[in-house]
Amino acid sequence: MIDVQNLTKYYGDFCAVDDLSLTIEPGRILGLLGPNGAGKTTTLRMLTGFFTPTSGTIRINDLKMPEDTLKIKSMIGYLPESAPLYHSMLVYDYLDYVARLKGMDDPNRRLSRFRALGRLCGLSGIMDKPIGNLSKGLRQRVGLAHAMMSDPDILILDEPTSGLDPNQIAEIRDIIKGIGKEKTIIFSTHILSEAEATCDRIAIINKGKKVADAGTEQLKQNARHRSVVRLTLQNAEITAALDHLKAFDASLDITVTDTPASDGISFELCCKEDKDIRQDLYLSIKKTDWIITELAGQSLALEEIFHELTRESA
Ligand SMILES: Nc1ncnc2c1ncn2[C@@H]1O[C@H](COP(=O)(O)OP(=O)(O)OP(=O)(O)O)[C@@H](O)[C@H]1O
Repeated sequence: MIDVQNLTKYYGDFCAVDDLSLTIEPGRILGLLGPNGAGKTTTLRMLTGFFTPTSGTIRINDLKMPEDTLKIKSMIGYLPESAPLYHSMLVYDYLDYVARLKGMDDPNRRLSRFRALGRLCGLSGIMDKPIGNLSKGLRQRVGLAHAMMSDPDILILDEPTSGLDPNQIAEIRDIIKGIGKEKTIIFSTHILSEAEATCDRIAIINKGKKVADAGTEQLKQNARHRSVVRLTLQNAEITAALDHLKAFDASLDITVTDTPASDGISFELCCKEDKDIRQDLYLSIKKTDWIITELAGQSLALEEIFHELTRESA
């Protein structure tokens, strides 16, 4: 179990990660989802022991940072966003070099590990190719094999599909899912569909703060419950109508949408809670002399929830 509590990181006086808490069950794939600059890389670097947090605790099973940082590092495989690979080396030579650096002195042990990694990361047929001649997707597989060399319990991947084409993304996603059957994986992405397709759980961060954290299915369910109501009024004056709606429910997110003048004024009302406001809204407008020409509910997609939680002003 990975248990992160109140993790905070300042660069000078800029807070990049702000009081972040997360728990990750063994054998799960967690997606750390957020827009550029949200603090994903900083969080992953603290989890891997490369950055020291300004405050907060990181525990893995019964080990704790910073006391057990070396032991924790040995349990983690890390693939940074720009994996440093030696482009002039053959894939086999590179993996051999990495294995020796990790203390795998027995050639038979190395060979059996390369066979296993070849199957796991789809390297068959490229072992004798120079890394520099490989496509970005294949290079990323070599990076994954590097991260998995010592068969770590935990794999941390920073934007593993960044810059890949859709076919390569699907291939890397399948490899990650395969590894995830046995290992705990945390990977960062700024692409919602990526997290949705691969992860058991998604934590969304924005400006260093966690803004959502739930099972992928639960998150989709929550999205369906967050409703938007479309309301069109005739005979109403815009300021009076806005005042009325704010008085009806101050927590509503109200947007005036484009409507042909003859059709009246249209609003999109986003409810922050899981409730259907249409009946109460109808009863409240009934007391006025406005005419309701449209009062329709629609569910938000997960995509819209993500944009709402991570938009500039959030
Ligand atoms: N060494 C540093 N010194 C100062 N500020 C930094 C440093 N590293 C990152 N930052 C800032 O901290 C914030 C979080 O950066 P981080 O790289 O963790 O975000 P991210 O979510 O991984 O973004 P991206 O998807 O663009 O890689 C950003 O505003 C970034 O500019």
